[in-house]
Amino acid sequence: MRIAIEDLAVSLSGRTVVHGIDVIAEDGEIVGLVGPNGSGKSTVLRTVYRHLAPDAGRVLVGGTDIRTLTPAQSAQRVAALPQERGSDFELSVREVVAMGRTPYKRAFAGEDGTDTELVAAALERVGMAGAGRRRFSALSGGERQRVLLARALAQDPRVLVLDEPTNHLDVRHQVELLALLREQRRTTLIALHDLNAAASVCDRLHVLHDGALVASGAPREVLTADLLAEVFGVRVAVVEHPLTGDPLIAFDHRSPAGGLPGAVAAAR
Ligand SMILES: Nc1ncnc2c1ncn2[C@@H]1O[C@H](COP(=O)(O)OP(=O)(O)OP(=O)(O)O)[C@@H](O)[C@H]1O
Repeated sequence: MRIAIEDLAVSLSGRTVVHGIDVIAEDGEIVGLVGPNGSGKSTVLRTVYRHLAPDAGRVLVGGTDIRTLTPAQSAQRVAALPQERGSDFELSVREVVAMGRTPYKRAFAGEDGTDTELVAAALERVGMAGAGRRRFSALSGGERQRVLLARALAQDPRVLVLDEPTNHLDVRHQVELLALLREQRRTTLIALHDLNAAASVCDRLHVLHDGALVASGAPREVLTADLLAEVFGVRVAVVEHPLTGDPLIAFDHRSPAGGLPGAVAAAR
C-alpha cells in the first residue's frame, strides 16, 4: 500500500518542528529517514501512525487521508514500532503481542484461530517464541524491542512504521531485523541512525536537517561524503562494501569535519 506524505508541517509547543516534507513510499518499498538528533524524523513518523496531527499537509495511505479513517481502520493499515518502548506493561510477552490483534476485534471478543496463529508466528519471527509467558517489564531493552516488533507484525499491517528499530539490538539481531524487513516487502517507513544499515536496507532515503528535507534519492546518490560533512559534521569516506556492494560509510572517529577545535587538536 502506497504512503504519500504531502507538504507536511508540524508545530510542537508553538514551534514549527518540521515543514515542507514530501515523502513517498510506493507499495512494498522501504523508505528511510536519516538526520541528526532533533532533525524531525520521529515527528514525521508520528503523523503517519497518528500520534500527532499535522498543522499543514497530509498523509495519504493507499490514497486516503489517514485522518479520515477510524482508529481501527488506520491500525489495520499501519502498525508502528515507536521510539517510546514502554516498560510499564504488567503483561506477559504473549499478551503484549496479542494487543496487535485489537484493531480486528469487536469489544470483548476473544481470540480466534487466526489471532493465535499470527501471534505465534510473530513471536517466532523475532526469535522470542520461547518467551511468551515471561513478564514484558522484566525483559532487556533489546528483547522488549523485538516483542514490540512482533506486536506490529501480529497487527498484519500493509504499512510498517519503525522508529530506530535497531536501537538496543546486538549486531546479530540488527542483521536479522533488516533481513526480516527485506523479506516482508511491506511498505516500510523507517528512521535509522545507523547510516550503513540504512544504505543496505532502504530503497530510498530522505535526509532531514533542522526540520526540512535536504536530500532525497537512492542511498548511493544521497550518502555522499560532502552531504554527511554538511549535515552531520563528520568526516567519512564512502566506499563499496566488499561483501554486498552497498555503499559503506567509513567514519573518521578521530576528528569531525573541519577538524577538531584547536585546544583539543593540540592535546592529541
Ligand atoms: N512535545 C514536544 N514539544 C516541543 N518540542 C518537541 C516535542 N517533541 C519533540 N520536540 C522537538 O522537535 C524536534 C524534532 O524532534 P524529533 O524527535 O522529531 O527528532 P528526531 O530527528 O527523531 O531526533 P532523534 O534522532 O534525537 O530521535 C526537536 O527539536 C525536539 O526537541
